[in-house]
Amino acid sequence: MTKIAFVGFGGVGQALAEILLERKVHLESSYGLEAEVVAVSDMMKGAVYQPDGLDIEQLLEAVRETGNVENYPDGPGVTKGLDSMATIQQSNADMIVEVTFTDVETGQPAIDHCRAAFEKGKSVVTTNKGPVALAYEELSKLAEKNGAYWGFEGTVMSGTPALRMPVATLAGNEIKEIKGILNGTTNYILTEMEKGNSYETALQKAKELGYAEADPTNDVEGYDARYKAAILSGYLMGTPISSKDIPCKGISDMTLEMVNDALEQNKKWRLLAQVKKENGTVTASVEPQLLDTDDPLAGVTGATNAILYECDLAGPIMLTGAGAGLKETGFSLLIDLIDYQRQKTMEKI
Ligand SMILES: NC(=O)C1=CN([C@@H]2O[C@H](COP(=O)(O)OP(=O)(O)OC[C@H]3O[C@@H](n4cnc5c(N)ncnc54)[C@H](OP(=O)(O)O)[C@@H]3O)[C@@H](O)[C@H]2O)C=CC1
Ligand SMILES: N[C@@H](CC=O)C(=O)O
Repeated sequence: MTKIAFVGFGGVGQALAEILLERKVHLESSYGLEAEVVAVSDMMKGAVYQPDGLDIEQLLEAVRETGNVENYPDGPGVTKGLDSMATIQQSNADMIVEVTFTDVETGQPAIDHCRAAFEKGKSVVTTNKGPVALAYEELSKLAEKNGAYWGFEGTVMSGTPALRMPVATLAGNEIKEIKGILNGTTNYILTEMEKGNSYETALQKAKELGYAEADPTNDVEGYDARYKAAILSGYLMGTPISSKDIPCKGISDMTLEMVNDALEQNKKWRLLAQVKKENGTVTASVEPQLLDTDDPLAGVTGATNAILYECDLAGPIMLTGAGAGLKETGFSLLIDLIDYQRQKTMEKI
């Protein structure tokens, strides 16, 4: 049995809870993943803990109908109001789902949440980019030392396996360059502008669809893509780069006129992140680039993302799929949970 505590319970957390509810039987019978949600702790939506397991349907009903999980029915063993640290340290959860806001300056409080979990020997799955972009080396060593699992597939390209796919299936190659559209919100805005819609309307729609960060400045100024470039550099290229050292320009000054001028020249603007290895040195950048309309990356539209790995043996390999979205990102946590279960079964953790 895997006892789960959610730290943060916004769109992505609720999406995973719904998947666990809907696929319960399949997850148990096909993957041996018996997941029980024992706790939720969210900044404004309250906290509830029941060591023997919460009823997910009633939990989702409470948060969706009243905005607060503390309206979950009282009963024997039900405790309310524990903060996120108390939930991590004092609950009987052995798996922490860390889905609080990504903070692009400090990575907090998510870094402290991961540290506290690993120090207690508890595992973490997260879609929060802060801990991976800013503290990958420290946290991965701490997790290993304490026999804990750390999954973060959804930090780059949501449920599209941009991290696990190259590690598992491109091993043996040297990856010389990684280039891609790594932010769903900005790609959605650019393609809406290509249809004649305004920047402001498109951004508003991206917020409503759950693509944008809590503070969408992080999307439109390129900071979110910069974090993802830092993750790719540290995790896939083996060279940590501080995200502050990655030159970054976003799309906030993009006008309809610029988008239309590009279309008239058979070109399209795309916000590209690039990580390159040259003579053993890894560099990264994020900026809008003008691409010919027949460039495969120009054909990527909406919140879809794409990533191109330049491999020395296998050649260029491109992966495309959702870069944002609640169900898709909920799925990225599920695949980490399934991986955790597989490793547990093989007694690796
Ligand atoms: N949405 C997407 O498509 C994707 C999101 N991500 C990442 O996944 C994470 C979750 O995203 P999403 O669910 O969309 O974001 P939301 O803004 O919907 O949810 C985040 C939740 O975390 C809560 N929270 C913030 N700080 C704390 C804290 N210190 N303790 C407890 N709870 C806290 C917020 O509380 P409240 O609002 O109640 O104040 C909110 O409910 C983010 O880090 C995001 O960058 C990654 C890939 C794709
Ligand atoms: N806000 C991000 C969500 C996923 O990381 C995006 O738009 O890509």
